[in-house]
Amino acid sequence: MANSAIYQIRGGLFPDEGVPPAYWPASGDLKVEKLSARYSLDGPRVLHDISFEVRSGERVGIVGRTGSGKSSLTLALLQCIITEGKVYYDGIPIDRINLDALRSSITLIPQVPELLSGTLRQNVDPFQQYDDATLNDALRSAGLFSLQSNTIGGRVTLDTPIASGGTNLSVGQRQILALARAIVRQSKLLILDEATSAIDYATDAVIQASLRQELDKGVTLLTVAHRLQTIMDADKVMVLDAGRIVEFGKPSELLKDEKGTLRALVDKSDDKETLYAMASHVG
Ligand SMILES: Nc1ncnc2c1ncn2[C@@H]1O[C@H](COP(=O)(O)OP(=O)(O)OP(=O)(O)O)[C@@H](O)[C@H]1O
Repeated sequence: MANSAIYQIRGGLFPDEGVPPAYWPASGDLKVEKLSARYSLDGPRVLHDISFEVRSGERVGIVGRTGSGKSSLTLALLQCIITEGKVYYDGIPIDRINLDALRSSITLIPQVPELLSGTLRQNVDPFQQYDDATLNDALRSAGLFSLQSNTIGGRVTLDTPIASGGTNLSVGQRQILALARAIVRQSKLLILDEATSAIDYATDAVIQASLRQELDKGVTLLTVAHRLQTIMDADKVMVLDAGRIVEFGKPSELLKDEKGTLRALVDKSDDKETLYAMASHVG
């Protein structure tokens, strides 16, 4: 990869210990090699030799039954649990990057993002690093201003108060705020844990449109999916089982395998026809 070459030329050292160069990450390329993970030193492995590659701008859906390792994989990518193996983000091995820098350059959007009590501004820019124009642009790109915001009341601005935990916002609005945070920080890797609680159609449409815009800018999106509809039109789907990748590829290709796991999941779904149609529309 081009960037790895640059680091090798420079002797493989960052100017400051673990602090990546300002231009990193320039792409959302992700390469994972033999990643294993456990929650404690004497605990069992919950991920086993996971290897895969995702190109900048790709959208990957992660599916698997409960306990298959979906959340553990996202935590491993953020180095929140004990890992072995290698993960390269934009060409740099993430174990060479200090944790603050790593975690501020990958955005995890949880199912129900927790917000701080304070203002919208404090939630999107907790360390007061950005000017109003940047923050407003991010909120606009994320789609917050396009939503009628009955829950918040009145016109939404950076000074709009947020109740403790974000309880005056819907789950969808909270995810949109988390997305705005990702846009402000220029994260090139977004991990979305799909909200399982109902998000209304308008809010979901805003989230999907904002995500598409980010993908067009080269952001890589990993979606932990709880509904197959969310990811059947993804570029690739990863199926996890007992901490291992059992399938990884284009949904339409995976569906051709009569004994395949994704196919079995789709075949027993009530929306089988819709799901096949979605998969067949991916280029
Ligand atoms: N905090 C934890 N400490 C120890 N083991 C854990 C912890 N969280 C999860 N595990 C174990 O890791 C394995 C993978 O669980 P994980 O939560 O990653 O699965 P998942 O696919 O995200 O499940 P779900 O769909 O229910 O969220 C399971 O065996 C689980 O028991």
